[in-house]
Amino acid sequence: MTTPPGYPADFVPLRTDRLTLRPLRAEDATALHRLVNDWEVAKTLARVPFPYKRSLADEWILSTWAQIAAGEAWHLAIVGEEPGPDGPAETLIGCVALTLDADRRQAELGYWVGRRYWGHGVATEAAGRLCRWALAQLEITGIHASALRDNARSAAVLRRLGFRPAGEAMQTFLSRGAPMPVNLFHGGREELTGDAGPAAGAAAAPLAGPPLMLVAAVALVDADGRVLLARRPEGKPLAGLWEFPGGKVKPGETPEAALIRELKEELDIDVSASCLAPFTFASHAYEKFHLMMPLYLCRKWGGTVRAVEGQALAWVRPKQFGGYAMPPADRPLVAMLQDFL
Ligand SMILES: Nc1nc2c([nH]c(=O)n2[C@@H]2O[C@H](COP(=O)(O)OP(=O)(O)OP(=O)(O)O)[C@@H](O)[C@H]2O)c(=O)[nH]1
Repeated sequence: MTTPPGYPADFVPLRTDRLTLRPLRAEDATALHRLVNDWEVAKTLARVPFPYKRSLADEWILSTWAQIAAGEAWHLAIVGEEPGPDGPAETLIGCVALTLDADRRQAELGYWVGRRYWGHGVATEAAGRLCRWALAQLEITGIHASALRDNARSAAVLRRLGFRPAGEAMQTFLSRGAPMPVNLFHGGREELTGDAGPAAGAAAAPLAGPPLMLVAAVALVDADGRVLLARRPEGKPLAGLWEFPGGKVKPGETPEAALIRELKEELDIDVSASCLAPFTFASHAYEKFHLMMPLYLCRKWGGTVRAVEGQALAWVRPKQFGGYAMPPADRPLVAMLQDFL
């Protein structure tokens, strides 16, 4: 396929066991029109008129490219494979979308699935994948969604993903030509990614409490007094949060040796133990483990910092830590660094 001008070719498709989520292509318009121009689908969608004209599909696909390029909204095709005469062929199944709110701290989730693909968990699989991607890649703290009051199937999808009810509202539905009652839903990072937050009532936990995890971390400080933060990549617990470089101390390792190893593996820099100055530590009850994390300060290293694992990195002035969402264990450390540096 030659890439037409404007197509967001640099968006790396998201994959699940059965599905691929990728920007829509001009040639998806015919299938898209067929699937959406179906009253059973259109009647659940607020922004789709019915009947749905074929030319609208072409125009809409082009508009989704501009939105991806602007970093405002990601309307993605849900595609799967079906057996065809010449072997498995790519098939459009539906669409899933995430649109940033004006303040860019929250986003709205939307999805639809062609009627013949209902009942196979497609919406849950696709929307869950897009939510996890968004929480790891965008600076958002939560996602909201709505479902028509009588659309129990969509409400069940949202509940399965971890969304919680957040009230009711009236919303205009182009397909119905009228405002309709909808149930609102909201999910924060913990609910949607299944990450354990701080354990409520950890102090009262029985003696055989969660295991202790020893993690060594470092504040690398550059000549301008900026500190390096690394973003936890998708797929890891607490994905999307910014943290101090480091990692788990392996059995038989000292915290210093663990840091020297992690800094080489993650950032390709050489640090000697004598340049790691103990600074403070975090002791934090997560639900599944208790984190004990010594934090070192380091101002001298060999080589140039680079993101070996493709993780996002940021050199941040201590005053600006507030703009970076960090794991709950790090909050006291941030305050101490701000005082010290
Ligand atoms: N490196 C690091 N880990 C932190 C910080 N704050 C914090 O709560 N943690 C937690 O400490 C644990 C570190 O585990 P990790 O997954 O980074 O360790 P690792 O690099 O050895 O990972 P791996 O097990 O995937 O190889 C995670 O649960 C992480 O959420 C921080 O500032 N830096």
